[in-house]
Formats: sequence, structure tokens, C-alpha cells
Amino acid sequence: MGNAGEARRAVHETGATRGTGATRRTGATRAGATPTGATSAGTAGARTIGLTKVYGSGDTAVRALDGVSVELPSGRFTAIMGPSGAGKSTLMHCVAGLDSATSGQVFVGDEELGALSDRRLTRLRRERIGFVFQAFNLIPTLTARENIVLPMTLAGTRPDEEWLASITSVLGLGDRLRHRPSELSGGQQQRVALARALATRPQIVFADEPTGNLDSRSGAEVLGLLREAVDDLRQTVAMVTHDPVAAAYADAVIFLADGQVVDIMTDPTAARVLDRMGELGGRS
Ligand SMILES: Nc1ncnc2c1ncn2[C@@H]1O[C@H](COP(=O)(O)OP(=O)(O)OP(=O)(O)O)[C@@H](O)[C@H]1O
Repeated sequence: MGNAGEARRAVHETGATRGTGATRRTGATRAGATPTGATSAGTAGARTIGLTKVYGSGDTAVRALDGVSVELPSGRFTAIMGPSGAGKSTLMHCVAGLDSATSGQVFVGDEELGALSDRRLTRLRRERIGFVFQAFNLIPTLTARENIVLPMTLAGTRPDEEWLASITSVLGLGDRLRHRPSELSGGQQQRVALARALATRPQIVFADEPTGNLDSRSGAEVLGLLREAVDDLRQTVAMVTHDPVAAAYADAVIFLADGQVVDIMTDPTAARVLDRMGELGGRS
């Protein structure tokens, strides 16, 4: 990476000012936003230092991530993009504690994942990380509400009803809570998945191609809601996507290529993201 890239990365790592891109649903400024995020002063939602992930060994070893140092700032929406095979999913899986680093460090808040026992890592994943997947991953036999509170049911904790009411209202799910997934549209199912991800007030929500199974209208709605979760609920969101329009909802885009961070774009627009992806080449 050249000096310009380093400069952009530095801007991101110290927290750039959030812009008001045309795609944003709200131009609201988050009260109390600080360079490193408002939710816990001086703490990133998550960050990596020299994160390297090698799959396999010997001749067949694949260096999926090669010394990635990056921050997902608290209370911000960060998109992760790059050509196919660049390491996007690997980065997300390592930061979410679903996969372990070969070397380097991963922090969620102040916790270094490599220092945690399996039990504490499982607990951190359950309590401090939310997931939204392309395939919704809802349990078909449970109602929307039961799906939303499932992480807490599994953990044996009680949901915060006030919080639940506020997120289901923000997500427009108030009158759908007794429905099963098969009785909901794709967009509604993804909103249930988003409510489930937000229900535990996680430190960070990871969204993996969250609009991949949705038509463009439902996709825009879900992206707008992720944006609102950041603006209104102060949630930290990281999203892997191939779609420049989706990336434009984020505050910043981290571009990966061949397992390395090659650029960080703040206040992205779909056109600028598309240009940058074109320059990176490869199949997106
Ligand atoms: N479990 C695994 N075993 C071996 N190699 C793997 C494994 N998972 C990923 N890889 C390799 O690591 C590299 C990065 O993969 P990764 O899935 O992170 O890329 P990606 O950017 O998410 O790609 P895509 O956009 O196609 O989903 C690729 O070369 C991939 O083949």
C-alpha cells in the first residue's frame, strides 16, 4: 500500500467524520461521537493487529489473511469488500471468534480472543456478537418473537422487554411477532434476523451479504435498518458485501485483496466503490 493508502487507513483507525451520503436514510449526527466511538470511550468495536490466517500446510497452504491490522470503530458501520478469495469471510470469521488466528491478535472491545478459553469465547460470541446471514437462519418452527429471543433462551437469561419493544418497533415487526418465518416475506425474515442480532445489545453485529437473498426493495430496507441501528441505537456494524450500493450505506469501506488491506474509503458512494473494485480486478 502506498502513502495515500496508509493515510486513509490512519484516518479510519482514528475514526473519520461520518458523512451524509445520498443513500443515507437519516442525516442524523450521532450525539457524542468521538474518534474511537461513543459507546465506550477509547474502545474499538473490534480490531485486529497483524492478523494472519493460514489454512492447511506445506505446498497446499493458503494465506487467507496476511498481517491485517484494522479497526471496526464503535458505533460505526463498516463494509468489507474485495475480489472473490480476498479474505473477507475469513476476516469476519476470525473477528467474530468463529475461526482462530494463525498469528496476530483480535480484540472485541477490550477482550483479546486468543487469550480466552473455549468456554469464554463461546460466551463472548453469544453475548457480545450478533450475526445476520444471507440465508436468514431462522428456526422455522419458532415464531418471530421466539426466534428473536432464542440467544437469551439458550443462555437462560431474560430478555429486556423494553429494549425488545424498541427494536421490534424500529424494525417494524410489532404486528409480526406471532408469525412463523414461512408466514413472513424475505425482507421481514431478515428484519427478524436483525432483531435477533440486536436483542442482546452486542458489541458488534456482523452481517454477511445480508441482502444477497432479497429483492432490491427489501434489500434497501434492510440496509436502511442497519444504518438506523448505527445512527439511532449506536450499534457497531460490520458487513461483508459484493454490492457497491450496499457498501455505500456504510461509513467506511475496507478493501481487501490477497489477504491484505489495500485501501480504506470513508464516506463511500456506490460509484467510487465500483471504481475502486474495478481497479482491484478479479471476480467480485
Ligand atoms: N477452510 C478453508 N480451507 C482452506 N482454504 C480456505 C478455507 N477457507 C477459505 N480458504 C481460502 O482462503 C482464501 C480466502 O477465502 P475467503 O472465503 O475468506 O475469501 P472471500 O473474500 O470471502 O471470498 P468470496 O467473496 O468468494 O466469498 C481463499 O483462497 C479460500 O480458498
